[in-house]
Amino acid sequence: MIDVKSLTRYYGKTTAVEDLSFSIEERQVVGLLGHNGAGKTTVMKMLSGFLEPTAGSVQIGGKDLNLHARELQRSLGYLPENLPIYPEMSIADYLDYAAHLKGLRGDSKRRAIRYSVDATELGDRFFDPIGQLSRGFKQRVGVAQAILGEPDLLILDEPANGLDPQQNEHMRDLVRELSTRATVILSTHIMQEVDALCERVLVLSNGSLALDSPLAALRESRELLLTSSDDAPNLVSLLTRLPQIADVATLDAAANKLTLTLSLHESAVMDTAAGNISRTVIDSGAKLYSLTPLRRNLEQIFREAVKEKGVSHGS
Ligand SMILES: Nc1ncnc2c1ncn2[C@@H]1O[C@H](COP(=O)(O)OP(=O)(O)OP(=O)(O)O)[C@@H](O)[C@H]1O
Repeated sequence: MIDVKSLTRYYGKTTAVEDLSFSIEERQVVGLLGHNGAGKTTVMKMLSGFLEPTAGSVQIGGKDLNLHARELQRSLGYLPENLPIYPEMSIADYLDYAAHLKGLRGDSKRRAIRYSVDATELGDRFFDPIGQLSRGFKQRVGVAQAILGEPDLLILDEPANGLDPQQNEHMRDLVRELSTRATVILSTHIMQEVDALCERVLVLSNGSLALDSPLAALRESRELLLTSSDDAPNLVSLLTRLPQIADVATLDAAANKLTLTLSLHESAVMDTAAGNISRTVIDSGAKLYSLTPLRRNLEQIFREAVKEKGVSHGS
């Protein structure tokens, strides 16, 4: 769907994005993460054809964005970081204008506007001037224009910006629904956003790619958390002897309950390890209370990725 090759953008002497390459398949939801100033907005502007790269290329559906900018821009939806919203215009007039720019006319324009307004729950404010709307409602107008005509590529720069928790939940539901038909790239610095929506994350650090991974793979750890009764004094040494176990650490031992963290060898298969661990606990005479894989902390993964790039940030 999208092929980005060696994308680079300078602003004078500032390198905003450098030698960025990645591909995104159809109907993936990809989160673009990074500290303030990492280059997210610059990437999104280039992906949506609103900013020319200094070097490199973007292909969408096999077509070069530079050569087919107008055509491709009509078939994608873009929520910019700062909306060029006209305060005197009503939502109705603004969406009509935005739909016109996308090449929509007549019935298909009316249908597209109705769908966008319903999806973003803007119906009650349809004829209100945009200048009178709250930040969250303005953001919804931005989303409404982005999804006009049901584009198969959505580029959303900080979609949660200015939304209250309820609006945010609604936005997440909407993105999930849209992602059944569209590829979605969204930038954010909110980890819960990534966790709730994205299948894959791209982490930018100082304009270059610090990490590109499926979220599930990032989350997957080689550790299990075991809780059992503490009536088998040799349990830790029995577990340590299992071929899949690299290390056993006692997290807590109180009130007849033992909590252990079990680290697995790189080559160990999680299911086999879990089976062997439960059998060992039961054979030892202890009671097995729970055995769960530990999920890695996304904030920590993000910090590590950025640190590995050798960047230190205060934000
Ligand atoms: N129009 C511009 N002129 C000069 N420098 C710019 C311009 N736009 C962005 N930059 C610089 O390019 C770098 C990347 O900025 P960009 O806005 O893409 O980052 P970002 O990750 O979106 O940040 P934020 O999370 O704060 O929005 C920064 O160093 C920024 O100061």
